[in-house]
Amino acid sequence: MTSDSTDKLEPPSRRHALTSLWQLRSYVRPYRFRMLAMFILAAASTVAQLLVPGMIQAVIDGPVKHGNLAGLWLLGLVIALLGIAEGLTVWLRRFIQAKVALSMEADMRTDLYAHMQKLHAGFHDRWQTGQLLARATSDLGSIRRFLAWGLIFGLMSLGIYVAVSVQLMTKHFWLGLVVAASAIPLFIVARNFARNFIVASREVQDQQGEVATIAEQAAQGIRVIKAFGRAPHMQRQFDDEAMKLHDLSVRKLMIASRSWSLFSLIPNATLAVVLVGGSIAVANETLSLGGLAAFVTLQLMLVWPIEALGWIIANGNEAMTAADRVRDVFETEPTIVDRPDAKPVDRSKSRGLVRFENVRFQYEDTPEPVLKGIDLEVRPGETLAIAGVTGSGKTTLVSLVPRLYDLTEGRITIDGTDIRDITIQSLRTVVSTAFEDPTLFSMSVRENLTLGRAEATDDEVNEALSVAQADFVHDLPFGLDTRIGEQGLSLSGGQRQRLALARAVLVKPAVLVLDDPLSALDVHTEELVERALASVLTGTTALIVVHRPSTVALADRVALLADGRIAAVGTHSELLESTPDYAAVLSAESEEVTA
Ligand SMILES: Nc1ncnc2c1ncn2[C@@H]1O[C@H](COP(=O)(O)OP(=O)(O)OP(=O)(O)O)[C@@H](O)[C@H]1O
Repeated sequence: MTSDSTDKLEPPSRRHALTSLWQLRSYVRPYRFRMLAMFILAAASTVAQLLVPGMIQAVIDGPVKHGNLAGLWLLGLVIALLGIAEGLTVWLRRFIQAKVALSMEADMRTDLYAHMQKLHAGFHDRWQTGQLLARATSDLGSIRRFLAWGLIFGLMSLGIYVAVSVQLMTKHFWLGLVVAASAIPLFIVARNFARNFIVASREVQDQQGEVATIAEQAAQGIRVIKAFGRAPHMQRQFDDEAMKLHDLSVRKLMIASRSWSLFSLIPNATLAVVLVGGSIAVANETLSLGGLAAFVTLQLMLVWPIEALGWIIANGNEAMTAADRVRDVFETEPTIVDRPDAKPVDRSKSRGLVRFENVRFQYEDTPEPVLKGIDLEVRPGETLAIAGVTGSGKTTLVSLVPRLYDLTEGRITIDGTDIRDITIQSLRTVVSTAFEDPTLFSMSVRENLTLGRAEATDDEVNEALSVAQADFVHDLPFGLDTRIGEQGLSLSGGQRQRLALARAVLVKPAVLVLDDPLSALDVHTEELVERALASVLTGTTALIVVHRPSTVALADRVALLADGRIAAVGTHSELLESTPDYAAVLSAESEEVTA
């Protein structure tokens, strides 16, 4: 698993980013009526809020001025009712908003996850895990904030600005104009603050990721670090990154403190102008005392929406960039998909005749093909070992059979049918795979084992476990129900390999692909597994990548891979006699393994 910061890509053009955000509108559609209700409720609470200053004016210029207590009760009641109406509408809107926002984000995340699952292995080779994680978490969060919060508050803030400015100018034109104009510097300060603050927050988040990655690697690789005496080096590396995190966090706080002082300075300076100008106007009788009180109340109501507008614009920019990054993933088309006329095959009817016909394969972004014309036939029930020097393409060759990668040229057939004409779902019940580096998931042993065949019975599971010599699971604290740690780390390498082997065997495939599945086993256990495996392999076609002579013993024939081609095929003893390279490969590999 690699992990990296997420902002290392070219920034998208603004127009492109806007289109990306627009393309996500389908996620808003299911919630359009609730969004409309939110707009109506937001408008209602704004109206209730805007009516209050007028009521204050009426209280001061009416009952207070004339000492009329009866009128005061009535106006007081209206103000209270307006307050209640505002409170209720805000509560209801927030209630709907929380559900809509989180559901929208969950919808996007589910689709993104499903899409990532459909993408071919080559995509996951190229993309860093950290980048995909950031898209599925913080980027979707930014989009959600804008669609479910920014849009509504943006419109609301604009509405309040216009309505309040008009009211202020109606009460006193020049003072109203001053207040309306004071919104411009306030907006600029808020927008710049939000922009810088969001960038600074993102940098802090990325740096937190870096620090977490180093800590995680140090914890996982503690044995290697200690064995090589690299603890001081790792400590220095950690200190450097932790210091960077400290500096970035301080910078973020500095941005906040600088801007917050301006946030209070501008409205207070405007308030001073309004109080002086307003008092003169009251003295000149161009404004009533109640009018001045209403004016000040209205002016203060304007501060938050203007500041919010700055945030919303910055949040909009952030959401556009995020949408663009999410689109990168969504627009990557899965390349390994069913052909329109692909048919399922019945596993029980498959004989397991595998043929490679002039197969060529090249990884994306690599200059040279790895496989340059493979012709090979594996007969039903036969076990064929693939040998070759390290890096010769053995893993690549066997990965083509379950279509983890699609070949570049030529074809692979099973029982005469091109594997691309078989639905992927059924192909992967016909072909089952176990890799040298087995991935186990953070779930129970049983769930890990039945990944390829959920309906397997306990007897079948036990049978597969005994073939793989993995009966140790019965001694785990909860047997098959024991939850094994992330990546199966609470198990030894050999135990993990045996579970992965049992998982592959349990599928009872017609074609079993084993990529050096016994490399982590001691000689004695390997012998036991091979003996048990031999009985399973009699009815199954098997392709086994081998590195040492002991595993070759399982095979009926061996194919030697060299320079992207099959250099020789024959039994182990035939090849030993006829092909000096074969003996050299096996002895070199076994020396490596022994070392
Ligand atoms: N995902 C990938 N993207 C690009 N190149 C790759 C990828 N995987 C493998 N290669 C390259 O393809 C070549 C063949 O690799 P492969 O893993 O198939 O060899 P191998 O014979 O199985 O090696 P080993 O015996 O060491 O396991 C190597 O040069 C390797 O660097």
